[in-house]
Amino acid sequence: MGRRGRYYEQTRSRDAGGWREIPKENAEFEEYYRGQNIVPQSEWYTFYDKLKDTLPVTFRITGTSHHDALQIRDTLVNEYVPFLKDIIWEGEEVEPPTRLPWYPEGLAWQITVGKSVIRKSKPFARFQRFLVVETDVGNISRQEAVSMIPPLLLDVQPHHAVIDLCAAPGSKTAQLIEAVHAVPEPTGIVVANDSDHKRSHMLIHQVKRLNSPNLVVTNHDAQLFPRIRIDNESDSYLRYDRVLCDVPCSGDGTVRKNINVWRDWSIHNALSIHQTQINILNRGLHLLKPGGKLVYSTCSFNPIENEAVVAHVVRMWRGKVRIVDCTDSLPGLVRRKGMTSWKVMGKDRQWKESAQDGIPASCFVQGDEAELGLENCMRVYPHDQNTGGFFITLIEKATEAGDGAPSGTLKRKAQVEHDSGDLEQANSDKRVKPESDPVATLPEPTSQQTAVAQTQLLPPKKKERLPRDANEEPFKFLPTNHPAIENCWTFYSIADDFPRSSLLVRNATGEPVRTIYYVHPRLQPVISLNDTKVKFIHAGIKLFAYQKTLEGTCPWRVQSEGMAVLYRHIARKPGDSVRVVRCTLDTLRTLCDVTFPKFNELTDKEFLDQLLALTEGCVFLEVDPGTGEKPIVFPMWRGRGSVNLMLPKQDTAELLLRVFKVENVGNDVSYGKKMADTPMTETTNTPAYTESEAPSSAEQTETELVVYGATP
Ligand SMILES: C[S@@+](CC[C@H](N)C(=O)[O-])C[C@H]1O[C@@H](n2cnc3c(N)ncnc32)[C@H](O)[C@@H]1O
Repeated sequence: MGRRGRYYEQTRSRDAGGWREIPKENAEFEEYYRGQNIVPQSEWYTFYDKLKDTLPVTFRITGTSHHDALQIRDTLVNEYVPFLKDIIWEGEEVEPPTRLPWYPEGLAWQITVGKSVIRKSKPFARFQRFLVVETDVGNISRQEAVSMIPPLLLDVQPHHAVIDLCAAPGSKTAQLIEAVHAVPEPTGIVVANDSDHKRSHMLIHQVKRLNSPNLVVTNHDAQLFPRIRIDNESDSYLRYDRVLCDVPCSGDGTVRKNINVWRDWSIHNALSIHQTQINILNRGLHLLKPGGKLVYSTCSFNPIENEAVVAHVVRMWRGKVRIVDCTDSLPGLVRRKGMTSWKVMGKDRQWKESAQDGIPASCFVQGDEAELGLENCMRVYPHDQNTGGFFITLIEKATEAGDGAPSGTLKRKAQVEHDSGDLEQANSDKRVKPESDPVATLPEPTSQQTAVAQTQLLPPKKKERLPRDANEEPFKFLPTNHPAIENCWTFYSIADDFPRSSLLVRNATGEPVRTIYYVHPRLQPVISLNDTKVKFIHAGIKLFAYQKTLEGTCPWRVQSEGMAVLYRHIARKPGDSVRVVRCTLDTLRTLCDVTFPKFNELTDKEFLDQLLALTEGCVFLEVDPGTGEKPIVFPMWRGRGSVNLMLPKQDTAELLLRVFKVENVGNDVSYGKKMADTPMTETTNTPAYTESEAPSSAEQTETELVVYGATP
């Protein structure tokens, strides 16, 4: 019996002339890749036909903590998947959701059913509501299966310093942040960088739901990523345990999702980006600590962007880096070996034997490819496991790599090979100073070099700059004894172990006017010692927001994204006026159903007594889940005569569905539509308050993200 239903299929593209059908054919593509032998000739049509087939929808379960993610997975497995089996729709069997076999702990899934089935079949419609509700609060993230591989191979640990050099729109950055936050109080940091200002803001939006104080976002050309000073006294610069170079590429591995590739594919796309890719990988290796790991990845099939780049850079770093054999990693993932031989085609569609017509020598096979370990690179093909195409290489820097820079001889050889005699050479000349810190010896890029990088190496691109907004304001750390901090610390009874020196504001005066932010202490020197050279565009989570109407008590209202951090530091010595209230699941249910219940409407006497003992303002609500597990914590508003759970409505809907099994939530949204039509980066949130006594509307949007579930 055939499988029923085609998932959403894009066959048209919009341009100035309106919507047009795009034929899924490209003769140049076919001629090129058949000639390259990227698959055995006998497999060509299986491969090529699969490229024309629509990609399944895949998603990761993230949760606000690992513990939550496992709970959501169990809900999916036990309460939804069993009802999606053996469904016959219009005479054909519908494929139930399946887990990606290689993704750890069953946290990634695939759906192949069509929109019409999702909308019309009752069990699928119910499943759809679950997906919508969990996606809306960020517990589920749609992401291409192959795009999940690079962060997994990096094996990020909670204490690592990690840099994602080409990070936008941020699905892999999200995985890196989640890996750092695998423990409640990680000491690791993530630097997410992208050269495109607008896309960097998409990244910020995408990862904001993770509420990570350990993240900083920068906006630089990765080829020239600046060194980051971490000590005022000495010349110490930040070096990274893990580097991700998910570089810009021609993107032909995404052809199943991005139909325009059929129309736009040209050999020129790969040739023109090759040098930039070399520069980014080389820069990544400079930033990497000895003993650290780097992943180089592209969503391209092309050896010119893949093996040729890796081979060239590994040659430059010979003896100091190695390509890691990942055969035993991610069992269940079908992958092919990296190529050790390929051909080079010019823009005139002629195969070339050697560097000519502006094609650099680095594109060509040199004969040492097997010796370099190129077979250890990984190629993921669409027809193997119904995915997109991807290329991934894990590179490890030797612990004894010394200064970590390419050796002089090989550097010179590499330079000779660079027929553009470009920025790479200009940088390398100043870069290699044995005996010294390689990151320290990297020259700060001058504005002239930056211009060279942009005009010579990158395809010309009109830079679109967003209007300067609050997010563009400088980062200023507050003095630890600032009266506003003293006020908050007393009112909320925050313990002395809270690192107060990590509190900052975002305005030129350095005075707390509207919001007080918090970054992980390890990011404090990163930001304060480098803010004139490094373009930071995002850091910190909102801890407190000023609320005028509260003058007389503490005008600083706790922000939901800072709840988990503050909650961990509440002082609980006898005599402290702790703003913590406890309740049962039943009372929590009442607070979900009713906004701003009046005190005289509350039937839970114990709960009411605790409220009456406190003054007006924010409180931490501890709910006993009744399972013997730790309490779940929510932000709550204790008003003059009423109380309110400070949760965005999506979070309340999620709570009702998952904890209280109320299924008529999320009926107004269509998952089929969302999954098909919404960009991957899109998440939506609405304010938590709906009543007059809530904080002013100007501040409502600040209460955006989930706090509960962050079990202390
Ligand atoms: C393949 S995408 C990255 C996808 C991203 N890692 C993710 O998983 O969402 C490549 C990114 O590189 C950025 N980019 C292009 N040239 C760059 C450069 N020279 N330096 C830094 N980023 C660059 C692009 O703006 C784009 O966002």
